[in-house]
Amino acid sequence: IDLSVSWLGLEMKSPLYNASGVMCRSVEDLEAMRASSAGALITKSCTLEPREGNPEPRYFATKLGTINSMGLPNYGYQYYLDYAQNYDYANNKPLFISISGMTLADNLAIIKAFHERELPCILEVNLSCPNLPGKPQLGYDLPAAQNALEKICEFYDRPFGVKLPPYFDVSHFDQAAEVFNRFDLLKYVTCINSVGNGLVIDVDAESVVIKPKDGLGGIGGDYVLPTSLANVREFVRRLPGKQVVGCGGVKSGAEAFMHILAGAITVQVGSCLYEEGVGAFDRIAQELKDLMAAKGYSKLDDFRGKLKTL
Ligand SMILES: CC(C)(C)CCc1c(C(=O)O)[nH]c(=O)[nH]c1=O
Repeated sequence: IDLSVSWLGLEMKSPLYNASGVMCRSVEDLEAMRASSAGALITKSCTLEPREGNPEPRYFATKLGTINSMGLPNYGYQYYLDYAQNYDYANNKPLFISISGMTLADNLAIIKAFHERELPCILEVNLSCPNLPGKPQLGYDLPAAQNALEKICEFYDRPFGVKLPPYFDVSHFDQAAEVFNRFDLLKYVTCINSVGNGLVIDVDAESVVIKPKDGLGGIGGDYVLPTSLANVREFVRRLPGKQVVGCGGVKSGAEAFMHILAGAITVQVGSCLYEEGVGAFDRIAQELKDLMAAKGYSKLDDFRGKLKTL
């Protein structure tokens, strides 16, 4: 059974890696990812300056998933640029760098800094990054997203990706795809980021479970699987010549299989990785292999994008 993936001019031995934000803030985290059986690794979204992030508790897990309002805690882009400059690309799994500047100017400055060093790492722009105060996140302000992508593509001349929030209206899939299809160097989209502004309530305490935003936070885990699968399938249909990375609700071989059946090129693990640790990559990969063997598949292309409709 072959789980390898070849895309973006990269080779991955496994389609599984971390969702940005999980096990990727510090060099220790990144080295644990690099030493794991994950097929790649991606850094925590970085900003121009280091950030402490929001007051704790800012993360909470339930039986059905997670809620977080971390607030972009990261060591600043230079920390990740240093890691990317010292990374041994020839002898290691692919490295992705997530960018989430607090302003467009910050995003452009960070991307320019990476561009100047012509490193093999692939940039992923987090479109859930903050927009002007009072305006929706970039991913939900498509004219602003288009403007940002235009400014990036004025100078950035290498393949890159974007991390997308979930969309819920078919017209939004159409409108978002219309923007993304304007940019040839935008080679992939990652669907999805956490489902925004959920609220988890603790009945015993009669309280919210995280401190920021009076308890509102991004939702991940089992809660979001149908939404993530829909976003993967709908963007695969609408973005010819681009790839879609599946992210959301992956906790076993079955969900990884679903994402690939829906058309995902690779599959990210977030909530489950946070709760289980890097052993999740070995377990999920084995479960995926067992499922493929039971179905008579020997490689991912045997079933990628072949979801049947009725
Ligand atoms: C939500 C933002 C803080 C604007 C971006 C960073 C981020 C965070 C975070 O750092 O709170 N959490 C997520 O689930 N997804 C994200 O993209």
